[in-house]
Amino acid sequence: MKVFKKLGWFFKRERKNYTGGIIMLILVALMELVPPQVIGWVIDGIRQETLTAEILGQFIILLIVVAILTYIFRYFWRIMIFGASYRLGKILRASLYNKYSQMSPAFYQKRRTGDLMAHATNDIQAVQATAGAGILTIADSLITGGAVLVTMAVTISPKLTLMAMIPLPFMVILTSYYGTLLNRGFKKAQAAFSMLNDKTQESISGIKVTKTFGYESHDQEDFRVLSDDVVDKNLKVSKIDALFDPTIMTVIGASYFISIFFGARMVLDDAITVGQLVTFTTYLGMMVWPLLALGMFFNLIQRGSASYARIEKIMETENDIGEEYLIEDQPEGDIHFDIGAFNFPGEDAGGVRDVRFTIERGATVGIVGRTGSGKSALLRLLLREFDTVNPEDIVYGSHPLRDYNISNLRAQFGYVPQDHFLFSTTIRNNIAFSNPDMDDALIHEAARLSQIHDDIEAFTYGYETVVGERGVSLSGGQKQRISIARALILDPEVLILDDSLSAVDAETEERILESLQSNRRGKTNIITAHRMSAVSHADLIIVMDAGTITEMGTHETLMAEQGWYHDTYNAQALRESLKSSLEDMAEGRRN
Ligand SMILES: Nc1ncnc2c1ncn2[C@@H]1O[C@H](COP(=O)(O)OP(=O)(O)OP(=O)(O)O)[C@@H](O)[C@H]1O
Repeated sequence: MKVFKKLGWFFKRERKNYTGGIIMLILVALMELVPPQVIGWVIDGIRQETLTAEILGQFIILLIVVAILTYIFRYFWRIMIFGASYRLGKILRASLYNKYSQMSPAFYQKRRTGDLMAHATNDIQAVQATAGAGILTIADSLITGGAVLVTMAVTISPKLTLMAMIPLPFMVILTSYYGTLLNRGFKKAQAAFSMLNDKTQESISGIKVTKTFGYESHDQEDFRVLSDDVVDKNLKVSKIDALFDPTIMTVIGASYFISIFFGARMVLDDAITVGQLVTFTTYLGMMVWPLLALGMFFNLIQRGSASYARIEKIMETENDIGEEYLIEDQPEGDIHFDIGAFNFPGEDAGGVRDVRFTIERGATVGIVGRTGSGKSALLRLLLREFDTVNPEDIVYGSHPLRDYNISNLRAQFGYVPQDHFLFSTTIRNNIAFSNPDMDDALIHEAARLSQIHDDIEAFTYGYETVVGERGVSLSGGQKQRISIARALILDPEVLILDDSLSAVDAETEERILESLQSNRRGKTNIITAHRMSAVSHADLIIVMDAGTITEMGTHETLMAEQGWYHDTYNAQALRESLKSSLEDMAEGRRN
């Protein structure tokens, strides 16, 4: 029942529809009371020889009118009550989706995609059913059941009605016990479904890896185990579910037995007529649905409340990144890092230590270092994917990052993440992601700057080529350059390339860097890389190791220091020159 209280806001909002729907249900219940009465009157009419053709004709017309009215009222309650419940589904889906899109990466790190998808599908469906079929079943069981009971008591015999109802309390006790079991079982079944959902999503995304490693049979086995678990848990739910109907039917059977046993004696004692006993038992037959509906109602609200609790848990999760801000201004100026220590949420070690440097406005800053040294961590802190403990740790212009409206802050950045992602749409739409109405000339210009224009033109459908899961497969370097074009088109105040040149050859890298230099004058660029050549022209180079800065300076000063940068730069330059000599030799041999 708690779930109804929690959905109070929605019932209030849809007051008119629910009131209208319930009035329609009351009218249907009243209409349904007429036929048994007519049957009783006809039987008594025959027995007392008072039934004429004219009276019978009137009864038939009455039954036809009742049937037509019932049809109309049924049609309207469905539209009103089920229509409202679909709107609840829509509202819940929208707020859940909004919540998902507001949450920080830390939220997604802790949760499985399949689980989040299950909330948006199965759980919402279960809550929607509570507001639709749940309301119908409780209203119907109370209205029809109540109306039938009152009619039985008033028009036939209160004593017989009371006796017929003796078995009812057993049913109430048993069904509420089943309800508790059902809630527990349903929660487990939903959790198992989430796991299966997650497995399916991951297997499909990782199908290439699975096939390359010949892991299909293991994968199928993993899937089978999870699928069996879902079946198992749902079977348990069904077993509890299956107890409702027999219990109700047993109770109804007992009521029938009592009614016929005592009713027949009352007929013999002339307390009621045979027609009245037939009407009474027909009414009793009409109690089957309200009682079944009561059972279904318990079932539905248990499912609904289990699902609502799962949705609520997500909705109540606080975003790690605070949304409050102090100033509405666009951030601009130098960016100062003064981080004493930062750990990723839930981690005691790793993260970043003693990172202090300034990125001057308009400068190009390169961040290099071994893999896992904390390069991306710095960028993610700058983008406020995570927050440092101390707000003053990163200051943009004259205010800490956290003082700015997060949308204003992020609007300053053009970010090309390490794990570039293309949407399942055309190349054009991928590049013009920030503004789909963007002029084609601008899109082509951004593609030229990121050295991908010629590749795109070579495709049969050019910029209209569909990429992503449903489209053509692009090379890693092509995807990277499309991602760069997507960021460049914004002409951002700060361009962030997180290892975004790793999949292009040295020559293409050189051309991209040159076009950045000439086209982004006065704008800031932050480039993380494994190839020193990608940062050697930078105004400031930061070398990271184990989460801290080990070297800092320009190419010249770092070369003079003869540290990690110097060694890596020389080793890479040697490798590169050897590679081009070998290529030249191979070319010479071919000619
Ligand atoms: N969300 C996270 N939660 C916990 N630890 C993390 C998280 N992200 C990164 N780390 C850890 O922080 C450290 C630095 O990671 P980071 O991604 O910044 O390295 P990187 O220098 O960019 O590496 P690469 O060159 O391989 O991209 C690593 O040890 C990594 O495992």
